[in-house]
Amino acid sequence: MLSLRKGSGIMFEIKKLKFKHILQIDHLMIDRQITCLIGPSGSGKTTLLRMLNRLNEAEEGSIYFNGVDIKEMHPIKLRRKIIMLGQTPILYPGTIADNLQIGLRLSEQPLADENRLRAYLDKVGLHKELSDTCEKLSGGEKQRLCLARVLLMDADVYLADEPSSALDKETESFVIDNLVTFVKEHDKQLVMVTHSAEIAQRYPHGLLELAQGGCRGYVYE
Ligand SMILES: Nc1ncnc2c1ncn2[C@@H]1O[C@H](COP(=O)(O)OP(=O)(O)OP(=O)(O)O)[C@@H](O)[C@H]1O
Repeated sequence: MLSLRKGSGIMFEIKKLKFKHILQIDHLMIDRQITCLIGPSGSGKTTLLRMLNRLNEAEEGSIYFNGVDIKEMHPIKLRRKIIMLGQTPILYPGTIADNLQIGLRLSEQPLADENRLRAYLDKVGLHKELSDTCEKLSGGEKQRLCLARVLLMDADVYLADEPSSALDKETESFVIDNLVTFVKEHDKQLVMVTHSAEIAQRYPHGLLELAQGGCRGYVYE
């Protein structure tokens, strides 16, 4: 059995999982607070991430979240606990504030006041006015705005698919450090796909590597 041990209590256990020709996992526990999912392009990292909150459904096998089979959980409720931050930033027409609040609005949570919104923009290093429109934001700024939006939503687990792909090295470092600090301070879990060797090296105890053509090999310490 493969295990990524940690200790805050949040845990995925995967048993006999199969998804098309892409993933085959006999038994895997993801129970570190910070897990970096690495591997070559096309090895199934995004697919596995999407399976953890049922954006992709397993053809065979089960994924347990804190002991409960996720198939038994209501998909909407599951996705509020286990939030996906996808590769492509999705923004809505309106201001930065509107785009921050929309996650809370859609998940029927109380809206945040302006101080809280500004604090979350600071966490992702986005120095813009709440009343600014989003149209002129750069790719990296859009990515950080979407990250701030999901952090506001207070999930248990954040599934982040290359959350720093559009950022320069310095901003990447700042954003990932803050993301990890946030996850640790609030006792949450982060499973993050990254192509950055630098980022992955920082979390050697939570390194999960998918091999090309399936999920045969893991490297972790
Ligand atoms: N729903 C699907 N049905 C069939 N094939 C799929 C499906 N989703 C993804 N694939 C294929 O599965 C393979 C793995 O895709 P995936 O996006 O999970 O890889 P990845 O490791 O995240 O890649 P990258 O690092 O390039 O983002 C790819 O060949 C992709 O085309």
